[in-house]
Amino acid sequence: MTGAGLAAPFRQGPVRVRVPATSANLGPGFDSFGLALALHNEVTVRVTDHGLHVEVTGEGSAEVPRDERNLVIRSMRAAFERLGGQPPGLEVRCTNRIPHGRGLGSSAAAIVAGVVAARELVIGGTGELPDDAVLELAARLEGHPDNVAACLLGGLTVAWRDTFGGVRALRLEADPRIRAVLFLSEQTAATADTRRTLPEQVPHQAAARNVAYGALLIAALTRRPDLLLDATRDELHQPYRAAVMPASAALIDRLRSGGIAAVLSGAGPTVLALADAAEAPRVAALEVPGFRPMLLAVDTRGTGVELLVE
Ligand SMILES: Nc1ncnc2c1ncn2[C@@H]1O[C@H](COP(=O)(O)OP(=O)(O)OP(=O)(O)O)[C@@H](O)[C@H]1O
Ligand SMILES: N[C@@H](CCO)C(=O)O
Repeated sequence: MTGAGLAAPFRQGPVRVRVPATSANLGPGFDSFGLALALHNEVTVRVTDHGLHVEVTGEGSAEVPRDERNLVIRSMRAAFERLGGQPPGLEVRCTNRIPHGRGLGSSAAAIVAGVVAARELVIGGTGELPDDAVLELAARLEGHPDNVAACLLGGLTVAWRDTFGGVRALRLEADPRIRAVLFLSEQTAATADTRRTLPEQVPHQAAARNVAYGALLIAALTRRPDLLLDATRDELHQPYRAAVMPASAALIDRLRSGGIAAVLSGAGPTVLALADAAEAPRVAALEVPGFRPMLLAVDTRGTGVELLVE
């Protein structure tokens, strides 16, 4: 089908996009480090003659809107706009497995899925909106680049603004021994709300210490898991967020006192423990009231796309 009167010609068959959960910050890497996790959402989209039809199953299905306010749809609209125009109609099916508002990158996954699906539905879309432009657009929609970088690229990522202000990301191979144990909080916390607890300025010495922790963390996650405990310290965001998520802060203290490299996952309130494959099942067996443990491997693929034939 070709969108009559529109600059963008659309692909006929539906596309399916698979996006991983992500844990951002990883302790010291506030707004820059991300780790993709083997827990995925799927979004299947096809262009129709008119209207918008949205189906949602799984996580968040009782709450997310089925109209233009839906984050997947808003992200698709932003990408179509960049690609020359909106299709006449859309049918969208979302299968959600990433919990919302817990610190597992659900919003980044929704945004990346929407942007990538829109790009794939436009013939020539990949040339018009290459991966670095997807990263830039997704980071703008999300407000920070760490989750969207890991969601797109998979593995361990470092995201930053380059000398000219563009968003960039580097993908690194996580040490294959590393596993993520998530202590999924029963509570939710909107990232935008907990970001308001952060101060405008931090003590210079705290920032200086964080530089060492962050550099060490890259070494720990790529080849020296024995350094994880020291490398996952943070003085930029966790101390400030502790006041609004005391149960998460107490769990982090408890795990770290036992030698386990625990941090706030993203903006919390879920807690992430980084452990090697041998130790991870023991960590995941801990019973903690208010939290559900989940043992996840690192996702190494990032966002995947399938062009379906009807
Ligand atoms: N699959 C989805 N479909 C539609 N909207 C979604 C989807 N996933 C997330 N959202 C929206 O994003 C909100 C959660 O985003 P928020 O940034 O607060 O948390 P998070 O991304 O889960 O955690 P973090 O940013 O700390 O990793 C949800 O309340 C919902 O509005
Ligand atoms: N860097 C972001 C991650 C949110 O997932 C924050 O800490 O607010």
